[in-house]
Amino acid sequence: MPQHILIVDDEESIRYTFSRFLPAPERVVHVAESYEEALERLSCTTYDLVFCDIILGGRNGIELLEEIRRRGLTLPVVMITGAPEVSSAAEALRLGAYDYLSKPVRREALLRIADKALQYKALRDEKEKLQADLQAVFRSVKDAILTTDHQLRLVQANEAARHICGISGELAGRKLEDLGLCGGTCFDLLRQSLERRRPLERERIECVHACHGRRIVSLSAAPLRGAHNEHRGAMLVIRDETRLDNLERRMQERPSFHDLVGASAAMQDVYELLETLAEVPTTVLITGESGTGKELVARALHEGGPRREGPMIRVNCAALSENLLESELFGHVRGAFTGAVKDKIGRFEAAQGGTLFLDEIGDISPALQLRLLRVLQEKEIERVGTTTPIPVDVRVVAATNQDLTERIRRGEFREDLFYRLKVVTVKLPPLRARREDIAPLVSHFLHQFNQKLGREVQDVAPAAMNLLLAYPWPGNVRELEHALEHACILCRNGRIEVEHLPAEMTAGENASAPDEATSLACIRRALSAAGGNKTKAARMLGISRRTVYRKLDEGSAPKD
Ligand SMILES: Nc1ncnc2c1ncn2[C@@H]1O[C@H](COP(=O)(O)OP(=O)(O)OP(=O)(O)O)[C@@H](O)[C@H]1O
Repeated sequence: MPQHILIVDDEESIRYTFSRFLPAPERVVHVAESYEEALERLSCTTYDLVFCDIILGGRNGIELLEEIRRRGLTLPVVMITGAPEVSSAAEALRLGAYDYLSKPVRREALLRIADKALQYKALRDEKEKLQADLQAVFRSVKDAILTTDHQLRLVQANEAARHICGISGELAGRKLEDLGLCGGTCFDLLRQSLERRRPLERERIECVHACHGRRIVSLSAAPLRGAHNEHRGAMLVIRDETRLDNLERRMQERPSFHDLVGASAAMQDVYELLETLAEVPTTVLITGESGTGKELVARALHEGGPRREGPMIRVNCAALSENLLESELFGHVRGAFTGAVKDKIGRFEAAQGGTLFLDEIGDISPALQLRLLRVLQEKEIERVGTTTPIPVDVRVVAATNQDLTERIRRGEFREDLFYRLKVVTVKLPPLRARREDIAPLVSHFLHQFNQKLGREVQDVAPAAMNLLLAYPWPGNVRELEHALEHACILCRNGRIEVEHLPAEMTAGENASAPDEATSLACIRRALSAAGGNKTKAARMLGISRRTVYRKLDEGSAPKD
C-alpha cells in the first residue's frame, strides 16, 4: 500500500522542494496551499504523514495541528519552521506534533525525518490493530476476564465477566471487595497469584452467586507484568463449565439400579444412597407411597451388599394378626399355644446371615413393637413359649407408606423403635414427582409384558404416551405397571393406543376401552395372563366377572 504524504505550505518553493525530494515508488505526495485546502484533503484521503508550515497565510500550522487532533487523527504531523518560529515549534511539539524541520530544508534531513515519521506511523498502526484485535477477543470470549492493578483494584472486565460475576456500571478503579461479588474463591486465587507472583489454577469449583445460583467454574489467575518487567497487577479468567458439568453428570446417570428403573435426579440420589448403605449392616427404614418400589429397594440393599449370598426374607407385617405375626417372626416351641404341634423357626432365624425385610412396619402392635425393639438392641430372639435366647445375625430393613411421626404423635408407634429403625432413611419419591422416569418405565414394562404374555407390542402412540405422562399416578409405579399390563392385553396391532389404557385413565378421552375389553380375544388373553383366574382377568380388564363368564359362554369357551 502506498504511503500518502500531505505538504501544507503557502510558499510555492517549499511545496515544490518537498514534491521533488520526497517521491519514491511507495510514496504519493499531495500538496495544499492553505489551511482550508489542507482540511478538505484530510477529509477525503487517509494520510500517513503531514508536513505543515507554522506560518500559513492568515492561519497558522498549530491551528491545523489542533484541528487534526480534534478530528481524532493520530497521524504524525511535522512542523516546518523558520528560525524566528522555533518557540512556536516547541509549542507544536507540546500539542502533539511529531517533530519539526527547520528551513532551509535539506534533502537528507527531510528524508530522514520522513522515514522516521512513517516508520513511527506504521508501528503505531500495527499496535492499534493489535489492540483492536485484543479488544475484540476480550469482548467476544465467553470466559470472564478481569484485570486488576497490584492493589486488586479492577482495571478491566469484559462482558462475560459482567454476566458471570453479576457486576454492572463503571468498574475501573473499584476494589474487588467493594463490588458486592460472591467474595469467593476466585478472588482469593487472584490475591494469591499476585502475592506469590505465579500463575495459579483451580478446576471445577462450585460458585454460588445470588444473581444466578449454582455454577461450576474453572479459574486461572496470573500476575501481569509491565514494560519493565515490574508486577503491575493480575488477571483472572473464569470459565463457566456448568453446561459441561451437567452433560457429564447426565452421562454418568444410571438408567437403572438393580431392578429399579429410572434416571431422574431423585432416583440418582436414591441409587447413590443405596450403594453406600448396601455396604454397611445399618438398619434402614424405607419410606414412600404405596407402589413406589420399597421392596425393590430392600432387595437392592440385600443384593448389593456382603449378605447377598445369605437369605432375603420378607414379612408383610400388615397381613397377619398379632399372635401369628409374633410366631412368624420369632418362631415357637411345641405347645407354646393351641395348634403349636411342633417347634417352628421364625423369620428372624430363617434370615440368619442375610436380610429381614419388614414390610408395612407401621402396622405392628405395641407389644410386638417392644419385642422388636429388644431384638434390634440385643441381637437375639426368643421363640414364643421359651425364654432361651438365640443369637441372630440379621440385617433389618423396614418399610412403611405411613407417616410414622404422626403415628408416634398419636401414641400408636414407639418413638424409640422409630429411631432404632431409621438409623438411615431411604425416601422414595412418588412417580408424579419424577415424570421423566415414566417413559423408561413404560419401555421396561412393555418388554416385561411382551415376554410374559408372548406379545410383540413395539411402542406407545403419542396420544397414549401424553396421557401416561399427564396422569397423576396415585398408585405410583405399581399402577403404571398394571395400566401397561392392561394395555398390552388389549393391544392387537403392536402399538398401544389411548383406548387400550384403563378406563380411569381415559375418562374424558374418546376411548372405547370397555368395548375392546369385552372382546372375546381380549378376555382370552387376560385369562391366560391371569393363569386362568377369571376374577383376576376381569380386574385386569376393568370389567365385571359376570361379563367374563357371559363372553366366554357366548364364545363357547369351556367352563371351569
Ligand atoms: N423404579 C422401579 N422400576 C421398576 N419397577 C418398579 C419400580 N418401582 C416399583 N416398581 C414395580 O412396581 C411394583 C410395586 O413395587 P414395590 O412392591 O416395590 O412397591 P412398594 O413401595 O413396596 O409398595 P407397597 O407400599 O404397596 O408395598 C412392583 O411390581 C415393582 O416391581
